[in-house]
Amino acid sequence: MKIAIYDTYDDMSKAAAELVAQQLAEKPASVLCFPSGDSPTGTLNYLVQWANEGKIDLSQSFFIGLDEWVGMDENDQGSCKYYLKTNFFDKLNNKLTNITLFNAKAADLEAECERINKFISSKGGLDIMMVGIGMNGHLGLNEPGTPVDLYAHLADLDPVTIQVGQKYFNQETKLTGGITLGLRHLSEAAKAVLIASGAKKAGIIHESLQGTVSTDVPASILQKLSNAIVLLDKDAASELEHSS
Ligand SMILES: N[C@@H]1[C@@H](O)[C@H](O)[C@@H](COP(=O)(O)O)O[C@@H]1O
Repeated sequence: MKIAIYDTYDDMSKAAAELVAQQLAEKPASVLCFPSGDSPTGTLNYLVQWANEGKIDLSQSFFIGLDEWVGMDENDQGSCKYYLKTNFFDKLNNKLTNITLFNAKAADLEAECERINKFISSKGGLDIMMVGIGMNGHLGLNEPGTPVDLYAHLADLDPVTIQVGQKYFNQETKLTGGITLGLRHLSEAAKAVLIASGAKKAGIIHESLQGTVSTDVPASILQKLSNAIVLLDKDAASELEHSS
């Protein structure tokens, strides 16, 4: 695991976007996974800007969604699909064709997990799997207690995830479950990239990156991964020992 610390959220976002740009330069038909949430907005803004300026070419790449709230689609403004559509796909001048997102309204959600698993393996695996971190250390919707050897799977939501996740929805919306890529995807990706910013993430970043490696804190798996690159702003890194 490598850790890089940046002064600001913008610097961190630019560095994450540069990793993607470098990947695209090396392999135009890369398989890329992006999270939703607040963390990746800056990174996606850079990618949109560079693509629209013609500095990067996204046209041959494959885009995979990290996770989704069960029962939600792009009509739900808090959904991961809505986020990726409005913050990324819709902003690109040249529209992408290779987008594969979870259908969290599928009648058979287990089959939906298999569909995504097969798609990723048919492409030879993920080149970059980018994730944010939840306040309970979840990655995607790999909740505390999730085995590390799972590919895409359904998730029972942790109480912390339900409470924090409500920020994306109105109060009447009930979050009932998740569908997510697994930690095995993360360990098998060519690059597993975690982005985290802000002082509120400092505690869980410290626990994840310098605490005991345990399924109780899903992000602690990153400590064991030689493919892991952690990009933090200095606020999120503020509780790390020996951080500068
Ligand atoms: N399911 C999403 C994750 O994909 C996201 O990475 C994480 C952090 O969100 P944020 O970036 O808003 O802090 O929590 C959410 O629950």
